[in-house]
Amino acid sequence: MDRIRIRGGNELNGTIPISGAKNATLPLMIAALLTDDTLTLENVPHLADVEQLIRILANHGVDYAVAGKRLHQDPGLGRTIHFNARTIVDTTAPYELVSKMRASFWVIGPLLARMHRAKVSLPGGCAIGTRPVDLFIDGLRALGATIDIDAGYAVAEAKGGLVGNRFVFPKVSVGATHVMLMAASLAKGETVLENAAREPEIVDLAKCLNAMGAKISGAGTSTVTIQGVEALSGARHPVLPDRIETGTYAMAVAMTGGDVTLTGTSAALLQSAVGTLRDAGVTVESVENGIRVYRNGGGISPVDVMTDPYPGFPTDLQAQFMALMTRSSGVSHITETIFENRFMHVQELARLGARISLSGQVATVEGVERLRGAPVMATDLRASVSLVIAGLVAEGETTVNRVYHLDRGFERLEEKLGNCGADIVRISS
Ligand SMILES: CC(=O)N[C@H]1[C@@H](OP(=O)(O)OP(=O)(O)OC[C@H]2O[C@@H](n3ccc(=O)[nH]c3=O)[C@H](O)[C@@H]2O)O[C@H](CO)[C@@H](O)[C@@H]1O
Ligand SMILES: C=C(OP(=O)(O)O)C(=O)O
Repeated sequence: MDRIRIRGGNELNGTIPISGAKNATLPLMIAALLTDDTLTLENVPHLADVEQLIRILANHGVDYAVAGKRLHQDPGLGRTIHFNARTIVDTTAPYELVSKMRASFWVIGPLLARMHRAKVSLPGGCAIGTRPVDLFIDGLRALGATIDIDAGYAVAEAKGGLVGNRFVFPKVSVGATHVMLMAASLAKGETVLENAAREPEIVDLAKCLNAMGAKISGAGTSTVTIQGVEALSGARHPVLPDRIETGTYAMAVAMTGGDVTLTGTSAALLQSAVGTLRDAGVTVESVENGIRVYRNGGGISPVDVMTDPYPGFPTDLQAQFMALMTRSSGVSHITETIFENRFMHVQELARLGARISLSGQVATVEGVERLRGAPVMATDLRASVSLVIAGLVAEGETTVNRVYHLDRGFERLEEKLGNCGADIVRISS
């Protein structure tokens, strides 16, 4: 199992290219199931989650080609991948595959819409909390599907096809909004989604579906209207930049000090997180084709944050921000409202000398003068990168174990940080 070793103490200076967003790429790849034509995605990040979803989609009959090359021969940033689901060979997503990747449950939407049936294993929970799918099921039922839960599977059918309807999400759900956009695109008539998620990744999926011939308006607002069409065609679509990767490197610079330009991204994608970073004492400026982040001198100020659906502070940046707050000049409170168990990094940050106490949804972080390197263990994707951020300023050596979590969502992390002056290496074993 690979590990990452960091010797803390170096400022970050230079340029970091931002990759395509994992959380946009996954639903976009799943959208390939909606058409018998080729969907070409550009700026696809090279991530373990993408490779895993390729295997899952292959089980349904989706072919892929990486700009003419075999996948493992093309380690570059921003790959172009062609996906083709000419023939759906299987409408079942088995437990063995869905349990490896929660987002693969989302195939239920396109399979129902195109094939009028799907049998998809329930995803189950993960280290950060329970991952229920009741909203997906209620939404698809509103479009006329019958869905039974049988032996751990959602068994869904829509004889004669899905039919448009009005559906009000009782709670904002990014995944369920993705699925309803895909399903309603091939339903008969109009669907109106109320209290829809407004994340940029929703807008990106809607853009791609519209390029495929869908008729979606209002994506990015709480009310989305979809006029169903008979069939969708192929399209070519560039994946939007990863706002979580952007925010993560911005927090790394805030932590170490220095001056870094993040290219191929924009401050607008970060919304409230930009204000939070500025409050913490870092300067964030929009520049041509990116963002410049710098902290030259001056300390890190304590800031309270609460995670919220977009445009609020993202749950996917909570762990990284907590790492930053461990070195602030005071006490900060971090409230997690999306996942009930997304504090697994607290114990590991404590191993580096952080002072954090937990009470329900709230972590109270008392900034300390110094962190000290130690072996730590990654428990999930964003928790692992929070340990890297802490390791960048910890005295001595920090070894982050279980790096496979990190590889789900960060492309060439050690190279990107190493190019800016960090002393960081991957130790393969
Ligand atoms: C709103 C939000 O911040 N969503 C985050 C969530 O998206 P993801 O799509 O994984 O999760 P959802 O947005 O669906 O979940 C939001 C909330 O709704 C609940 N829920 C969801 C579906 C359902 O059927 N029933 C139900 O109760 C979840 O338990 C959670 O408390 O995790 C991703 C990975 O960390 C993040 O990128 C997303 O930003
Ligand atoms: C937890 C994440 O992903 P997933 O929802 O796929 O587990 C994430 O992107 O931070």
